[in-house]
Amino acid sequence: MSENEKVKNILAALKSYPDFPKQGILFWDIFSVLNTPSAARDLVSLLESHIHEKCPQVDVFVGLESRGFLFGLPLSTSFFKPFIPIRKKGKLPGKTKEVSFKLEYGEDVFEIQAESIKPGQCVVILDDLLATGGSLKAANELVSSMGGTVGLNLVCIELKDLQGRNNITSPVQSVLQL
Ligand SMILES: O=P(O)(O)OC[C@H]1O[C@H](OP(=O)(O)OP(=O)(O)O)[C@H](O)[C@@H]1O
Ligand SMILES: Nc1ncnc2[nH]cnc12
Repeated sequence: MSENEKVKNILAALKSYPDFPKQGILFWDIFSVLNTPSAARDLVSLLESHIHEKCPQVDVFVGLESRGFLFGLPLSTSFFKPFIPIRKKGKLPGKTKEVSFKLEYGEDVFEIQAESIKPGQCVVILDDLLATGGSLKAANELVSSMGGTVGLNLVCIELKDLQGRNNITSPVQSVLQL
């Protein structure tokens, strides 16, 4: 199956909801893809191809809570590399580093466990969706503060009009551009 056919299959499964979670937001529901097995399979397969092409030297996968976890784990097992979570404040035990950020419909604080990334490691950050880029920018700050290098920010969906990739200095790749 070609990349184009896989993208079409994913798009056919993807649903959006107007005015969720706030008035004026069009919400793209990644779970509508995950509950369609062929679309979920094609999505993970395209994510894998992008990593092989753009960041084959990956040492560590970082997933952003919560929807980024859905993709971080299968990819880390497929590449046989560690999976490290970035979570919302107050969820991770032990010593952590934190950063505040704004996203399309709110604001929050991310944390990562201290020393979970070693200086010099090449990191792929996974998330379901890039909107304003606030979440990915904050994740990049955490990884950089630990001496890691973000080799790739990889998302399933990029909302092009919001130009979130302009807020991120490391490479960005998306499967679907909407
Ligand atoms: O580019 P941005 O404007 O930062 O928006 C994108 C972020 O917003 C959503 O996360 P949310 O905080 O809603 O968390 P969830 O995955 O737990 O639902 C989404 O999963 C991304 O992480
Ligand atoms: N429009 C949107 N749909 C789904 N998740 C999002 N996260 C930020 N903006 C979003």
